[in-house]
Amino acid sequence: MKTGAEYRESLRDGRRLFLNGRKVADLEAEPLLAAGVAEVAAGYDRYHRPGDAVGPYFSFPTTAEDLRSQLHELLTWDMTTVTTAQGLQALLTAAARMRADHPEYAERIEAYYAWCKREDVRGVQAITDAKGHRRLSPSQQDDPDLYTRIVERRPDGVVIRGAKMHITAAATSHELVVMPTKRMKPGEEDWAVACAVPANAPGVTIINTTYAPRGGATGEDEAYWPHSSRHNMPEGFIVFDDVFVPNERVFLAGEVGHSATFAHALGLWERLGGTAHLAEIGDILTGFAQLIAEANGLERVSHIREKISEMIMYATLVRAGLEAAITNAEKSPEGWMFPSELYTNAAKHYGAAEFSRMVRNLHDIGGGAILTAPSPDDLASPETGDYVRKYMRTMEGVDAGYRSRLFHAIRDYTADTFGGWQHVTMLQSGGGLYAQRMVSAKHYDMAAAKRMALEIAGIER
Ligand SMILES: Cc1cc2nc3c(=O)[nH]c(=O)nc-3n(C[C@H](O)[C@H](O)[C@H](O)COP(=O)(O)OP(=O)(O)OC[C@H]3O[C@@H](n4cnc5c(N)ncnc54)[C@H](O)[C@@H]3O)c2cc1C
Repeated sequence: MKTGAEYRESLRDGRRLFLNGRKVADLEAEPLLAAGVAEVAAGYDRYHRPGDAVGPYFSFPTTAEDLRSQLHELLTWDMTTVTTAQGLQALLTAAARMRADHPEYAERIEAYYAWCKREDVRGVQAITDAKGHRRLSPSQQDDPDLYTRIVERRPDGVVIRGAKMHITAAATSHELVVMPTKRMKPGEEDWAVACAVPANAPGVTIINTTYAPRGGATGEDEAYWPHSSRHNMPEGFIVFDDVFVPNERVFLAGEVGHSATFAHALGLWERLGGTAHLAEIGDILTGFAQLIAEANGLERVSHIREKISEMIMYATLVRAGLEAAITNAEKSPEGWMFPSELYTNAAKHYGAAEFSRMVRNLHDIGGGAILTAPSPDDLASPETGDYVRKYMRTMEGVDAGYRSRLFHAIRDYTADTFGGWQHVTMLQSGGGLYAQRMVSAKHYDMAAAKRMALEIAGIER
């Protein structure tokens, strides 16, 4: 296993990174990216054991209890480690589903998985293509590169070209796991490509965006940004400009019948992880709402209690959906435990669709100081500190420091750069609401529902 220091060193591999139009020569020297590297390095140190030990992010659950405890643990991992675990679980799931038709791909995926484990590398799930005109298929686009594709087939591998967008943790990972974003039709063989590419492969460029705040490494007081100054990971816009991929890292190269297998497999694991995060976030939002209501003297007011009880229902139902996904997990022929597709997708959809209403409740309860509470520096200043202390306190036991910190935390978590990122991410990650509705409908027992309705109607058919 790698140590944090070895991980930091491993990123100095000549990868081609950009941020805000500038080339990034050293990730750790870039204030807006350094916190992400530090978080991943701390994760390496946390799990490091000498010898042949393997991190828990490489284990595939074999019982419902395994699945539950892995999800519990996942909430403590940095996003780079989360994408690694989910990406590899998706690859193994795809291997299981392709084995009968394409045993050679299944074997390559398993060998790759073993290599990732041995080398203790981190990897991303690079699935979302540029997509161009949304209603046109890959072969109908005016630029064929709008979906990642094979541009050359060689005896020893393939050459790929295209872009994968919004890829979480690309700059902080070693491996880019490329998968087709959707089902390809006959005639679209070149776009049916799955493979693994090192982040520093010739032809790979990663353009980064980040919600890293102005705090932390850039010098502002972290108390102002209590969550995002320590937890931020860049998103990468990855360009593959004629990148050669050797055969042993090619997992699909033209077999359109299995082009959607990867997206379906990834959707399951990503949405399960997303639901676990939403269950936790639901509790955090509810906790913030109760704390700020108490600090403002409003916790017994009926409309505030109503909003908080709505938040309690939300947090509890998302958690219940997650629990149902685990309890109804099914064993694959390999002995791996797959969560229920129906409950995973329905819970993720409910959590994502109602998320913005829960944030609205919190903002409604908290008031404008969520955005305008004076900074910790204003509180410390001999010129302004007394004013802040006098007017930001509300009652015995609720002083200005405590109340301002609550406001800063709520702003950071829901209303500033990270808050905005989280708002969109909850909707779009794992493929957006529509995708979750489609999968839920596919796995819902409609025949049973119709039978029950006919019975109530007294109709025999
Ligand atoms: C912060 C963040 C992190 C992400 N991380 C990753 C990652 O690590 N890896 C990864 O692969 N992806 C990642 N994504 C991408 C995410 O999966 C996509 O944003 C999502 O699938 C939507 O795709 P899109 O952004 O291209 O939007 P679009 O596809 O343009 O969708 C926008 C809307 O248009 C609708 N729409 C699109 N096409 C059609 C059509 N043909 N017919 C009808 N309606 C249509 C959609 O349903 C949706 O409502 C991330 C996204 C975000 C925001």
